[in-house]
Parts: sequence; structure tokens; C-alpha cells
Amino acid sequence: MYNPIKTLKTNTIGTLNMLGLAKRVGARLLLASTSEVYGDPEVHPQSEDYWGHVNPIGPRACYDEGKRVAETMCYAYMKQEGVEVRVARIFNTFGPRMHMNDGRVVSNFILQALQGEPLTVYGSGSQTRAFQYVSDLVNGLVALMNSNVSSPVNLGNPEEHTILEFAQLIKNLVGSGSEIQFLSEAQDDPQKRKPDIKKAKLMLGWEPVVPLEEGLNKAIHYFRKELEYQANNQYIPKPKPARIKKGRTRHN
Ligand SMILES: O=C(O)[C@H]1O[C@H](OP(=O)(O)OP(=O)(O)OC[C@H]2O[C@@H](n3ccc(=O)[nH]c3=O)[C@H](O)[C@@H]2O)[C@H](O)[C@@H](O)[C@@H]1O
Repeated sequence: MYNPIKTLKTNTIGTLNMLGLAKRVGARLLLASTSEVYGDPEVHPQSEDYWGHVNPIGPRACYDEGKRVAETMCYAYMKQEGVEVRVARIFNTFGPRMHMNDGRVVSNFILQALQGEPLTVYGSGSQTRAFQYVSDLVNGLVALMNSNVSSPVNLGNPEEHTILEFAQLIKNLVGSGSEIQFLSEAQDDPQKRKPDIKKAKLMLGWEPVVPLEEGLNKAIHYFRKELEYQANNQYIPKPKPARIKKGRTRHN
């Protein structure tokens, strides 16, 4: 987390401001919540009725607790003020247009593989995640906003892999000779994560449709182009011929 205090302020004060605005103008509010509300889960897969297992003072706390209190505020405004809320618990998502410096695992592994750098696995790589492609998430969010489901809904792809399997898969799809490098484990890193999406299927008629490899190939294509673009676009000023006056040197 780049700036924990800003993260906490955005999730708490930001959500409070938006709820106040929604109340004033009579709008329906969508909270982009997260699988991180489940913390390092003791229940697997995670369904919406699981209360979670979060360290309130750990390195992830400003994000996790910030999102948890954002959910609390949504339901307080719903019950006390009649604000309409929709709460999506978004599981790990990836796709084109992720930031090069995002720092999450998908962009890190793809960029490392494309550049022949070691793929950095934190800990043993036995921790699991399930990744959804961005267009599936967008369709889920639209379906949620158009539904009458005001309680939280998981949106994610339940296909679960270890991070090490994931590193190998990305290496193969890129066709990279990169090594896999094991670094120290991240503190409080959730050891398992996989969404239970029964509720979204039943109440929104939604489920992810983009297979993992297809999504990864699209993300790889995007990052390959971005790297080419950056390599070809160093800004070297070149005066146009018409501006170069014959026989005269300018002294500034
Ligand atoms: O999308 C989500 O649900 C959450 O994803 C992330 O949390 P996390 O699941 O830890 O996502 P990554 O940072 O991408 O890490 C996934 C796993 O890969 C590992 N990892 C990450 C980066 C890396 O270079 N190497 C590596 O092994 C991490 O230790 C972790 O076990 C973000 O911290 C949250 O903002 C977000 O809500």
C-alpha cells in the first residue's frame, strides 16, 4: 500500500461524503468493496455471510478495515436514511490498462516475464488466488446496479491457483526464459482466497465467462505494446528543417 493514511481517509471520509451526497440527491450508491474484508480467511471458499479474519493493526489494516467500515456506513445510511446501496465484494481482477507500477501480482509477473527479469514470488508461492478478467467484473457491476439486491455480493472468478502455478502459467504464455525468484513472505498475506459466487449466479444471473488464459493473453498483449511504446517514445527534440536557418547560429 503506497499511502496507508490516504487509503484510510479515502475509504472512510470519502465513502461518508459520497453517502451524504447520495442521500441529498436521492442517488443509488455502488460501493466497490473487496475480498480483503474476509482478511486471511478461515472459511474456504468465502461466501458473503462469512464475517472475516482481519488483523486490525497489521500492514493491510488501513485498506481492509477502511473497506469494512465503508460497508458498515453504507448499511447505516440505508437503514437510518433510506439511501439505496449496492455493495460489490470484488475479488482479484486484472486486464489491459492496469498501471505498469500497480505492484499487484498479474502486472508484476507479466512485466517481469516480458523483460526476461526474474518473477518475484513472495513466500513459498503456495498461497492461492482466483483471478477474474475485467470485462466480467464490469458486467457483474452493471447487473448488480440494475438489481434490487442491497446486501453484499461477491464478484470474482472461482478458478483457484497457487501463486507459483500462476508464475509458471504466465512464463509459458509469454514464452519467457525468466527464472522464478523466491522472496520473503508478505506479512498477513491471505493464504487462500476463492469466491463463492452462488449468490451472484442466483440473484444477478451473472457468472464469469472469460477463461483465465484468454484474459491473460489480452493483458500480455497490452503490456507488450506498452513496453514497445515506451521504448520508441523517448522524447528527443528534433528541429524541423524549415526552422533551421541557413548560415546563422542562434545564441540564446
Ligand atoms: O483484488 C483484490 O481482491 C485485492 O488484491 C490485492 O491483494 P492481493 O490479493 O494480495 O493481490 P496481489 O498484491 O496481486 O497479491 C496476490 C498474491 O501474489 C503475491 N505476489 C504479489 C506480487 C509479486 O510480485 N509476487 C507475489 O508473489 C502476494 O504475496 C499474494 O500472495 C490488493 O492489495 C487489494 O487492493 C485488492 O482488493
